[in-house]
Amino acid sequence: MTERGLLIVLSGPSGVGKGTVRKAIFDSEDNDFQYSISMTTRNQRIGEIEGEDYYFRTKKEFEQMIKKGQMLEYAEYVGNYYGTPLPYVQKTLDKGKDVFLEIEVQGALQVKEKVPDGVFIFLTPPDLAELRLRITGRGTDSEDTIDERMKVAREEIEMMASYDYAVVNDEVPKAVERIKSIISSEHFRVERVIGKYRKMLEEL
Ligand SMILES: Nc1nc2c(ncn2[C@@H]2O[C@H](COP(=O)(O)OP(=O)(O)O)[C@@H](O)[C@H]2O)c(=O)[nH]1
Ligand SMILES: Nc1ncnc2c1ncn2[C@@H]1O[C@H](COP(=O)(O)OP(=O)(O)O)[C@@H](O)[C@H]1O
Repeated sequence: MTERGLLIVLSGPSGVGKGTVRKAIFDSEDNDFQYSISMTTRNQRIGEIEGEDYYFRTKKEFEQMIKKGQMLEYAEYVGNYYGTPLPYVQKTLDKGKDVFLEIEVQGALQVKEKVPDGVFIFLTPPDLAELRLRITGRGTDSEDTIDERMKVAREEIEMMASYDYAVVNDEVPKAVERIKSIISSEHFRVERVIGKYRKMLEEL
């Protein structure tokens, strides 16, 4: 029997750079895990590809998926649903392949309840001033909205305690290397491999 794959969850406060770091990980050549494409009800942006960036669905379609129990997790973020379709994750882990999720904090906590043996990585900003700069630098938010986002970010940072690892996103390539090294060490955890040895002993 193949050993079950590892579920890797990258999360952290809005604006910390989750999307940027995730893209850099998947652009690098030496990664051996599968990205789970999320489903969302937000509008497709120019340049985004259906089934590659997201599965773009209506609110009704998304709610149908929830009803049928086909979402591993989902959250409402800035007025839209975002979630992880369960069938792909299950199928891929069963094949022995690692699955990588990049999701916001509420969703990550739901995954932690359902899959406690996943690896939960929290991406942190070097400091709050830098987080504010990244949120400001990204777009068209008003000062009030930025204050609101910073308040949410502070609450999200408090959730760090539920995670296994905290990785500082000071520079993207450094954050990428830290995440890769965490994932490779996870494969050597005794609780992941002990079953195989027990089986060998039983068969002696
Ligand atoms: N819970 C959850 N969050 C997600 C999922 N996919 C993306 N997100 C998060 O949703 C937030 C908004 O994503 P997006 O609309 O692409 O905006 P941007 O990353 O801010 O440009 C980000 O924090 C993502 O990490 C998902 O499947 N589940
Ligand atoms: N290490 C970094 N140093 C400087 N800017 C960064 C870094 N990582 C991400 N950014 C920038 O911060 C902003 C937010 O990044 P993004 O990936 O959209 O965050 P998230 O997905 O966590 O909301 C973007 O403008 C991005 O280019």
